[in-house]
Amino acid sequence: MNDYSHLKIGVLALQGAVSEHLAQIEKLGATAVAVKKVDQLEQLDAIILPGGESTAIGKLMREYGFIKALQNFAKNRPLFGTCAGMILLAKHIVGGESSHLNLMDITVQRNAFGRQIASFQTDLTIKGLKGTVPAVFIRAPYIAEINSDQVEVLAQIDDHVVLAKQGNLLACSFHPELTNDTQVLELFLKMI
Ligand SMILES: NC(=O)CC[C@H](N)C(=O)O
Repeated sequence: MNDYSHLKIGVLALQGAVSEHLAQIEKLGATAVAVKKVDQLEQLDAIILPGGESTAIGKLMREYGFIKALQNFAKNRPLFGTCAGMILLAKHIVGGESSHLNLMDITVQRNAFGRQIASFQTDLTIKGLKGTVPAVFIRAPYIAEINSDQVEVLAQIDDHVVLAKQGNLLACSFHPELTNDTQVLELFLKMI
């Protein structure tokens, strides 16, 4: 197993699925930090933007000064947006809703899998990983459009992109923190 004990990973803790991410980070031996204030960013090697409700998280991010602070963070450290976090990273949201961090050259569709199958689990094939990885989708978005050749597609369901990377940005539609499989988190830690 890789040694991640020197790494300090933040999880933006304004709203959403925070504790499961913290637990998975600790499980890999890294230090996990629940980030509630911008001055905590300084000490981090990387940060995860969790799932939850992107509108609520975005509103709190604006209130607490996280928009500018995370845009600066992205200049030299990795960010991983999971589910709502993916929406927060995107430059465009289908339907014309305003973007939040405006960092990643993707257009996301919120609640993209429809009412009938709003939540489901599936086994995903991910570029660079062996076998499949279990992935939990909860009222998940997907990447409807990729707007730069810098964006690398790492996983798809049918024609829909559900995991992608652009430089030091990683975004996924699902909740990697809700399964025991740590491969997606490790994919992120290797970007540091
Ligand atoms: N599990 C999630 O993070 C759901 C995302 C939520 N549907 C949104 O649009 O913000």
